[in-house]
Amino acid sequence: MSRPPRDSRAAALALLTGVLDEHRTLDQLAPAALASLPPAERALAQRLAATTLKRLGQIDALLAPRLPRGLKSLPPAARGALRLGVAQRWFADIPAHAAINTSVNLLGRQTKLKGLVNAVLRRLEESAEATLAAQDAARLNTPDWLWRTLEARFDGATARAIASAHLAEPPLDVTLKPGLDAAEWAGRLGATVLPTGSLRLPRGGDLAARPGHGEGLWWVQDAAAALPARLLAPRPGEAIADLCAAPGGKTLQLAAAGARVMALDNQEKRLVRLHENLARTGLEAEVIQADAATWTAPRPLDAVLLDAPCSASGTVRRHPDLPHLRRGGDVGPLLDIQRRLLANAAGLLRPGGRLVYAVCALSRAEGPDLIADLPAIAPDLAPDPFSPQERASLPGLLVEGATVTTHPALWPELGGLDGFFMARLRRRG
Ligand SMILES: C[S@@+](CC[C@H](N)C(=O)[O-])C[C@H]1O[C@@H](n2cnc3c(N)ncnc32)[C@H](O)[C@@H]1O
Repeated sequence: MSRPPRDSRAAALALLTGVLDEHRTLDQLAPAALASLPPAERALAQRLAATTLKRLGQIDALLAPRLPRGLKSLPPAARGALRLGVAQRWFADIPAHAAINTSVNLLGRQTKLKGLVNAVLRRLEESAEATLAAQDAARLNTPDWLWRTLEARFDGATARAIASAHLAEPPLDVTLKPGLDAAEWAGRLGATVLPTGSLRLPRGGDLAARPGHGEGLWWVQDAAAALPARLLAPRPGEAIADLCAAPGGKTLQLAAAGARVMALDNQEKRLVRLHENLARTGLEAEVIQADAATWTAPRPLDAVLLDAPCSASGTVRRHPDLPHLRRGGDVGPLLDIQRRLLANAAGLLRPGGRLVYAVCALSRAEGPDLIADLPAIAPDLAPDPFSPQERASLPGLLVEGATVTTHPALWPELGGLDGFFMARLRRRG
């Protein structure tokens, strides 16, 4: 990017073309695209880019009949301006004149392209509403690889419900430090207490200005992401390794329960965030930069949390760039590291020690299939099924034996939760 974007629409265009034409992630693009904007413009740019990416299938289907030579024949900026125009007008509640003018203006002095974008967006005024009403939004907005991933794992209705849930804004959940009264804090934060104890906050505003943030009494963590550490049931004084720890949401839970935590990650930059999170919450863990697939513990451990690197297909609501970047959904290389991490983790445990394997992924391969292959990966580990009381503490979630699955279409009346697969295992002995 040559010059920093001057306003929200230019920044949204930079984000969009960065993802779709340069195959970079929103996280990689955001610093350069957004740094020069005031907070409100920044938030609008992010909302417009996210909305366009979430609705890309519908938007392109709407535009296609208006472009005889196809969207691909246009330069990236014109393609992006058209997509942003439709997103603003039809999916972001921006009035027609503002949506069209701001999109046309993105093309600067390119008079011909401006004319084209203007004409296409104006002509859509006649037909878009009826066309959109007849579209299959869930299917159109889900790239084939993701649709196939969902259909391979869930029944057709559930796969479709998950694809629909991806279109909504993700909720904002926090985990409270143990010992705090959830109902009282829900009141102070204007939040709802979720069935598994996380609090769901209203979005918007400055998170750091909310009560309790400065004192480190809670941290942002999706309700599903809070479950793996809970399922491990950490006890005070236990020696526990959090093997893929950064930025540290689960480390904080384990440390807050009083465990002696070794928090490992192989990425130095991500460990900086982990240190910051520990400092803000006043919690302690031994932070170690290491490859968890080969690391050896100083002594046998009581428990291990393995929140393995994964395809992150359970977090599409939060990462609308992901479906457009992960072409083909090839999880092969991830399976290799997941298997190696699990095998090494098994060897760190004392006999009888516990392990929770977790991925924020919805593919069969990274979840149930991997655990079905446990005898080949880690013969010393066995599934540790949940008791009836534990099952009762996970209402509305998919609990089967020693595994729990969550996805964005569960708890529909509350707004869903991220997609996770978790398995609780125990070392024989
Ligand atoms: C899903 S994220 C972890 C999120 C974290 N547990 C939390 O709750 O905040 C996976 C992490 O695994 C780390 N990672 C990937 N391969 C690793 C390896 N071989 N050894 C250690 N950490 C690894 C990544 O750097 C990344 O931070």
